[in-house]
Amino acid sequence: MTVLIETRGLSYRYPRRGEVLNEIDFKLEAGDRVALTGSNGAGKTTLLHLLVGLKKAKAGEIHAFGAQRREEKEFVEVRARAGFLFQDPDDQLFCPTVLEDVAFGPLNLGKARDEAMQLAHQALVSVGLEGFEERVTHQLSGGEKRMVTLASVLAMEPEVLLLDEPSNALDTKARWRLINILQELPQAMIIISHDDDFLDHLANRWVRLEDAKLFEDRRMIVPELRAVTV
Ligand SMILES: Nc1ncnc2c1ncn2[C@@H]1O[C@H](COP(=O)(O)OP(=O)(O)OP(=O)(O)O)[C@@H](O)[C@H]1O
Repeated sequence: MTVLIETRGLSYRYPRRGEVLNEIDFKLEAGDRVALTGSNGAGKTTLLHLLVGLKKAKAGEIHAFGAQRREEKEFVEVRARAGFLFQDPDDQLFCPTVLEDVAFGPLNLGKARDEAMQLAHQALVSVGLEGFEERVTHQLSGGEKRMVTLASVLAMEPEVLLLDEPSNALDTKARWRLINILQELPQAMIIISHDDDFLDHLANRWVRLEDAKLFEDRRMIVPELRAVTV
């Protein structure tokens, strides 16, 4: 199988928090749909940020698309090939209108304006947002913003998708639409989510971060049941 992204001995610590990732070895291969799970604060977002160079590893190696990546200029290419859906859509949307936001990525990749607009339009259609082109981005609902960010990622025609809690803020219908869209996509993906049912519909592999280590398994977390006295 083609290895798309690989970490070797990847470690990361925050000044006051201490070690979040301790010598993580991980491979993302073509066809993988990885559910990345773990408790709040386990380090899931940190791991995805490291993969695309939004944070710099303290130790270890990152290989992506056939080359080791160390410097910022090497990660620019990684970010062009691995689409990142941020946990908070407001971190991803910054243009006045939806069409401009979705076309920004392709334009930034050097596409001609007409082609970028065409890609943006197709991406909006694919996430069910045809007709949203001229809407003002910051006036959209949380769920609409989420779908616009997905369109903006897809418009860049990425080879890999890194999705940080994509189903947050979606109502039942939008959540199902997202599941259907993601199921049809050919890209390898890593999906962070606390929504096990969402992951059940998408993942073919489960990994779990716990105590700064990555485990290749799925642990069912059974909530503690407590009698509530009213
Ligand atoms: N800039 C920072 N400075 C210090 N500590 C940080 C910083 N960013 C994150 N942390 C801490 O590092 C840990 C890992 O954070 P991260 O966001 O990667 O966790 P997560 O698994 O994605 O959590 P969640 O499921 O709650 O989104 C947390 O304890 C967090 O408080």
